[in-house]
Amino acid sequence: MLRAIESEAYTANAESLGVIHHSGEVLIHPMSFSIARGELVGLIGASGSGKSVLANALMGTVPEGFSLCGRVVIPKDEVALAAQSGSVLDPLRSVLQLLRRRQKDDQHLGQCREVVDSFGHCMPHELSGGMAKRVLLAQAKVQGRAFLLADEPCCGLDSVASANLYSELRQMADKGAGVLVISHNLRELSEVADRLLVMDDGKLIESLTPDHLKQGLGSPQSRALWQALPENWERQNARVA
Ligand SMILES: Nc1ncnc2c1ncn2[C@@H]1O[C@H](COP(=O)(O)OP(=O)(O)OP(=O)(O)O)[C@@H](O)[C@H]1O
Repeated sequence: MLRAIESEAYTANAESLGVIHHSGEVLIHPMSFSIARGELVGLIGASGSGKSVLANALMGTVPEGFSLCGRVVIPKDEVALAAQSGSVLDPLRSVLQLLRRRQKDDQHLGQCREVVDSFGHCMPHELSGGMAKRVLLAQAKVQGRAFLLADEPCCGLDSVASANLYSELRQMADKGAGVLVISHNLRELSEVADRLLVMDDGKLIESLTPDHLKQGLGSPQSRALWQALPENWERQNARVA
């Protein structure tokens, strides 16, 4: 159940949140965690570990036939989702029209001036994958909400665009938003995140800092994700040689 609270709150809480089928199949095992305003939290895990199902559950939606258990407690109307795929953009509206429909006010639209100036006139089908990613984030950003959920915001971007986007997410957190980022890009995520939530097979394994991850102090699942980065293989191979 999604419950919105009226008073201004400084954390979004998932309380025993799970996604379960009546047949007993479990996509998300009940889990609890919080995200504070001003904090950038990375959600990581191998493919198929349940990150996107969890992100959708946080927004109150589950795959057909499944039920949500537990609850999400967030400040009222204070969460925006930057979806994974540009296919959710309304194909009949230009980028500027899409942003105007969502904007909280002109000041928030002004924070996305670069996107507006570069391709505000474009229709969604004219956007490259990377441009669509920037529009998806801008669409979430102009809403001026306290919490942002970004599902693979950098997937398909070149390294410069990706670094810029991570820095934009960091700035949003520094200005007081609570940001949850789902990403496979562990190297860049670990440079900007305050904390990482690690999922495996639909379970929340642990919450740890990027420094602990880099020092190999996490669970075997976390260590496996870190060691799978190419630069970490090279170090291992160098040691073996
Ligand atoms: N609509 C659905 N119906 C049934 N099972 C689903 C549905 N969507 C996802 N799943 C299953 O839920 C599990 C988690 O999928 P999910 O897409 O959340 O993984 P993920 O961690 O986001 O993976 P990736 O990193 O590859 O995007 C997978 O086993 C997937 O097959």
